Amino acid sequence: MARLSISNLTKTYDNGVKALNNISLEIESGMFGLLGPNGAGKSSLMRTIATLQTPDQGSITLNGIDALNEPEALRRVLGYLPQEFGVYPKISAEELLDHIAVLKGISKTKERKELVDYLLQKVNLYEKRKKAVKSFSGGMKQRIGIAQALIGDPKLIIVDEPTAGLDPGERNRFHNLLADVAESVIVILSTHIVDDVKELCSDMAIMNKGEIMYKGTPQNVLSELDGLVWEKTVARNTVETYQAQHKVISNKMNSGKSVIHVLHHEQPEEGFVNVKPDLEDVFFAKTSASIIAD
Ligand SMILES: Nc1ncnc2c1ncn2[C@@H]1O[C@H](COP(=O)(O)OP(=O)(O)OP(=O)(O)O)[C@@H](O)[C@H]1O
Repeated sequence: MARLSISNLTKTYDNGVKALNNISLEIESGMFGLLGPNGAGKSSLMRTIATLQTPDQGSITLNGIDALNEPEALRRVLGYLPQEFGVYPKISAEELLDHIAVLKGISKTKERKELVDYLLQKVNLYEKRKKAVKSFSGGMKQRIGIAQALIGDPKLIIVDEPTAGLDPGERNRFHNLLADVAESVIVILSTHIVDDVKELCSDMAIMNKGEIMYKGTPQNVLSELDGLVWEKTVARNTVETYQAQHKVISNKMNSGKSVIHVLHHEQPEEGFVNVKPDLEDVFFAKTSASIIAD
């Protein structure tokens, strides 16, 4: 079983932004969701784990490898799909994977060919192996991104915001691929999309402003909000009035009207019905400044 231990990680950029503020996390094999709004510090944390930047303080160990003192050793067991995976425009899927396998030190041609064929099958792109990666759809590019991250038998795979811009079918295929991979290794999925975490992750953390606001299972965090979420469908032009009077955590459109969610210990006023909390309520509750009204 793989184990990643992160303790007391801190990073302040030169411009004074404190992107990581004393982050500690223990992560085991399986799919781990790191959920947070834009600017929360997710990419900073992912890049630090991937040894692409150094923290000011703290430590990271993966199965006993000290990432800060032995970055080379960590990179050998790491697969990384960054937020922007720059693909080489003119080359085919097969050539791209072969090229990256060379870079990762797989020098025997036959071994490389077998590995590349295996990975192309695994991500369901074998039929397209001769096609230019440039011509691929967003989902196909992300699948090639995962295939390259799998080269070298990694123990830790980091995927940063992987489903942005994918259509529902592509997103579904990508989810299935990740779930398959996560059976034996740690996969960290960094995302601002609540449904990615809901559908895939057995363990999760919510990050905001450089800090971990919650770490645990989705079930546990949902039970924290049991009985506290109240819903009402209101006219769009009255939402501001509700916001002034209540702790409105979300405001979504449904058939041209606004469906608002309020956190409260009891019914805030007539017309509100108590609803089962979902992960999106948790996300808003943990990342908005005000939490629960008395
Ligand atoms: N190299 C950098 N120099 C200065 N500030 C940075 C740098 N990288 C990130 N930041 C700032 O640090 C904060 C955290 O950014 P980060 O990219 O880690 O967040 P994120 O949760 O991944 O958000 P996003 O989804 O928008 O990428 C932001 O305020 C960002 O502007």
